[in-house]
Amino acid sequence: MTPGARAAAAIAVLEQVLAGRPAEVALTNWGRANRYAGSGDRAAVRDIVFDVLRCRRSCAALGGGQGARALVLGWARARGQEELFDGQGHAPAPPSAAEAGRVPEGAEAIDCPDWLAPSLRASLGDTFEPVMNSMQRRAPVFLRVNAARVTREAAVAALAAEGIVARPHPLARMALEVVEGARKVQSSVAYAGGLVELQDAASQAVVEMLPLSDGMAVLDHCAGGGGKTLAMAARARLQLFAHDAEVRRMADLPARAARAGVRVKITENPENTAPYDLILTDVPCSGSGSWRRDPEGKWAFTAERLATLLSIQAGIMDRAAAMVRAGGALGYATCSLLEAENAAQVAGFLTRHPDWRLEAERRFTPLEEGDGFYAAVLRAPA
Ligand SMILES: C[S@@+](CC[C@H](N)C(=O)[O-])C[C@H]1O[C@@H](n2cnc3c(N)ncnc32)[C@H](O)[C@@H]1O
Repeated sequence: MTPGARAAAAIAVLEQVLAGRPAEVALTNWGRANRYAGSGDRAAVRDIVFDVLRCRRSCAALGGGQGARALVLGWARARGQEELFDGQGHAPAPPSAAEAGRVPEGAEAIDCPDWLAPSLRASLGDTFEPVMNSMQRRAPVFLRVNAARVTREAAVAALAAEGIVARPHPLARMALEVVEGARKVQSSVAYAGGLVELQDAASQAVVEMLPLSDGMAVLDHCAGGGGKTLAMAARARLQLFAHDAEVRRMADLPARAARAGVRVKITENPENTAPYDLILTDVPCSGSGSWRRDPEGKWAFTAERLATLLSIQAGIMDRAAAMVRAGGALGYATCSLLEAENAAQVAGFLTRHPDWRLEAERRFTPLEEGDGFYAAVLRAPA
């Protein structure tokens, strides 16, 4: 496919997205209906679609409309590639006078939803605009080297032998950033053999903050796919339990644990095996720290959803606190940049549980290259 034909394909996919289909579904549908497209074409179309979704407001301004064609036109203009719209072959038709577009302004220029701009600005202070700018770009691909299996240097060498170039990243001790060959990772022998896991570097750094040591009974209370469960397992020999309100989210965890060479017990009733020395609550949140990876979430998020999440988060912390042994620890984490979900949520917990104390807290933003995260470690009274 020519670059212009790929732009036209991205328009077709975005039409489905604007009609309400998740981007992943729309891309899969397009791939099935266009079998002639090779893996390079599919990857290129996917990149355009996600670039546009990350920068939807600014693309709309530049492209002069809200439709799929205007969005891709805006995307092309932002890159100085308006010539992709030349009408040759399968390329989109040249822009008309009505599609002149304009320079985006204010929150539009940094692709921030208007209603969230004041609270993000209050949360991020001087870094508000740089952080929002950084979220207009793709996230790097990070790996976590499985310390239970291999050293970071040996993992770099094993990946290099398969044409994947990765280098240590300073955010976390076992983090690698993939600088070449990212698309080969999931089919590599190093990945299949459990030497590395795909995991954001800040997500790894959150787990590094937890006071883990051999022999501890630990519960991952919101385990999801188990990214942090496995990272905890790699840090110490733990009696490790995983729980999630949606059990199906943990479906792949047993296979992932086996690949990593660690043991995790899945529990639907974590109270039955309480108390724990440490519980991690990686709570459901706005996801505002990972909008680079999930740009649809940025535009779909609402004030009503935020209010619901704040109440769920507080409820999860209170439930987990009751399962921590005397003197044990509660880890609280979000991939949110919003103060209300982060330090304010911890402050609320300490008001409800005045005998607990805050032992550590840290905020990560995409300016450090990983996703935006917040993590706190709370200590129970002895
Ligand atoms: C941020 S995700 C967890 C990501 C996971 N820890 C990881 O590192 O891959 C939050 C998870 O919390 C789960 N969840 C939502 N409400 C919950 C609740 N009340 N109790 C336990 N888990 C809940 C969701 O199903 C979701 O899988």
